Amino acid sequence: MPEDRHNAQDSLHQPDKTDSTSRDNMRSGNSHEHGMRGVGGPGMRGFGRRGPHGRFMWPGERPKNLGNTLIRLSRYLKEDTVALILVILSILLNTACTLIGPLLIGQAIDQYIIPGDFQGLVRISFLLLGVYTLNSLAAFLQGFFMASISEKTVARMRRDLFSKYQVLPLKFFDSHTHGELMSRITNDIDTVSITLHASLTQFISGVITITGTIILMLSKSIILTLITLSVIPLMVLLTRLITNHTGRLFIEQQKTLGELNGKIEETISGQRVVKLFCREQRVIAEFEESNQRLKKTALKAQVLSRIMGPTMNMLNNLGFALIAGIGGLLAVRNVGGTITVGTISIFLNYSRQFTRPINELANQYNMVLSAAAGAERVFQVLDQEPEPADAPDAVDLREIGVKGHVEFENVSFAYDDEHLVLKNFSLEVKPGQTVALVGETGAGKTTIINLLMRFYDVKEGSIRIDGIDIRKIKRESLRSSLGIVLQDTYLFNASVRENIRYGRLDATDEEVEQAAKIAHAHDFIMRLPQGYDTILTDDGGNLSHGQRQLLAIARAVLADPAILILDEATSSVDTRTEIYIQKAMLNLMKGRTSFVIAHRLSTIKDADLIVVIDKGRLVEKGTHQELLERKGVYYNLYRSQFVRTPQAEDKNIEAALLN
Ligand SMILES: Nc1ncnc2c1ncn2[C@@H]1O[C@H](COP(=O)(O)OP(=O)(O)OP(=O)(O)O)[C@@H](O)[C@H]1O
Repeated sequence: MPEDRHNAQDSLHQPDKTDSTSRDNMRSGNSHEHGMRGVGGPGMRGFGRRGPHGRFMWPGERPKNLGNTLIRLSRYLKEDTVALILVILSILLNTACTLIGPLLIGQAIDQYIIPGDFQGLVRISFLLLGVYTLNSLAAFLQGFFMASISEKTVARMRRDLFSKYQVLPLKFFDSHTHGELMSRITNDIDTVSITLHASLTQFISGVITITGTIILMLSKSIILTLITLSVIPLMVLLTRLITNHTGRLFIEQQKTLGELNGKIEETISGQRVVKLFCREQRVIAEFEESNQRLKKTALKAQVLSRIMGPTMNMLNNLGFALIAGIGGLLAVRNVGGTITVGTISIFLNYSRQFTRPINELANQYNMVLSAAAGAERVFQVLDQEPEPADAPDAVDLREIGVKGHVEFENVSFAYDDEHLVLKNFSLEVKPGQTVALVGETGAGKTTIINLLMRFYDVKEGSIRIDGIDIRKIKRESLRSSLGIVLQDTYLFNASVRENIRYGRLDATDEEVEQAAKIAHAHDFIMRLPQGYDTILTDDGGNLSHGQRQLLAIARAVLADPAILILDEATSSVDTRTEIYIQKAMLNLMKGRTSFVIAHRLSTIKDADLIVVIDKGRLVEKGTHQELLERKGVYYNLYRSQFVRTPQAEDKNIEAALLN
């Protein structure tokens, strides 16, 4: 990776800052980091956080392997071979008409206008009309077929990319921002589409026109051909000079635009935090700095690229003047024998036709490069390793039925192959038991769940469900046997009923309502304007935090998973809702093996087993009572998190010990 890109990426993504912002968003209720899985929805980014970003190319960067990318892109086009042949045929027809037109005009001048043959002139005029009509028809067909090819091609690319996102491991999503991955499926594919549409036909027709024109010009007059071609080297030289500069400026512009977009995305998604810390003026100042930089680069790029047109026009006119002047002189002096007024007219027309595709090809050089870079970025994702396939002898948990006996045996794990975040972790949970996972922030609680869900595979040791190593269980059956209720649920832009039904798509309306009743959500749903048919907008923005949680629980009730994972909310809700949530959770946990990332003292106290994790190690386990008596890590954690004053502390501990 070139140095400058690296730096620029760092400055855009600012991993530390983004990480803390996304963390803050989670806490402050921005839902997209914490989706819901199994019983949840596609908002899932995993139980996890972003790692370092930006292993990919920059938008606007030149493709690293242009040849390869174009070959791969052409493979996408291959599926439309028939349409492609029709495009080439219509381009051939179009070009032939374009080339014949000037010939006919030249013939009309020499054979009919100068000798005054009116009938011949009428005949040739009709022929010319026919040729130009055919020309337009061919142009239309060419556009029509090309539009169909480019739309079908990008639809295939979009489908492949979207499908790829579904099978990539979470590890991949940890290291790329949402914006980055979105931009691959939107901006990059759009660029490919636009370029395919506009440039491919122009490229093919350009090459054919240039070749055809040269052949026809040579057949008419070698001297005039050489005069016409004489301006070409100058044109190519100037074009290269200008595009080299504009190319660099456009890349700079794209980079600055990327930076600006990153800032906008970050600020909008972190709006609460910005307001909370009164950082509005600072954010505006930072934005304005990038904004001004973008303005300057964009202005330079635009001004320079606009020089191209007039310069080419000037050279074109120079060629025109040379052909008219020298051609006229040769015709009058009768040098070369065959140069007539008609021939000069043919060359004047051809010189225009000839330079047009050269200008177009030069103009599109950068466009083709940026489309190729876009395609390369898409291919980079397509080349990523998907989640490994299920083992051939993997079992389907749904077929054998899950009892819920979960064992972790000497599990060690690192996200980055280096820093172990879970060390030699062993735990046995009997069917129906409730386990409270407690520990300082960053201790590794979420990681345990990530491994149980097989979002990541253990480095060492094994995890077994009912005695079967989870690597020998079909991934889909494993995940559908586990239900997760996260702190913040992803809600779709659909009715309350449909949102609950997401837990089990074939549930009847009665089952949905029954689940809502068990989850203590029925009453508040009935108070909504259209009850179960109320449409939730903006990720359930019209509901309170507690109500969203009750819906998440209702989904889980409907999904009826054998093993439950609950991430208790840290944010407080009103006491009434809090009681409902607790009751709903208790209903949900009844008879199921449950893992709770616990934040409420009541949950912890009621758990069958409390597991205390510290820096990736299981340091203590037992019941509330046992652990308090031990006066170890749990005792201290309890004192620091749940007891506020020394008096209350003594009272609480005393009460706990007496209980
Ligand atoms: N996707 C990831 N990539 C790299 N490191 C990660 C990732 N997710 C977590 N970590 C690291 O692993 C360690 C354990 O994190 P984990 O999320 O399991 O802690 P936790 O106990 O759930 O914390 P919290 O209570 O704050 O959610 C932390 O040091 C964290 O920085």
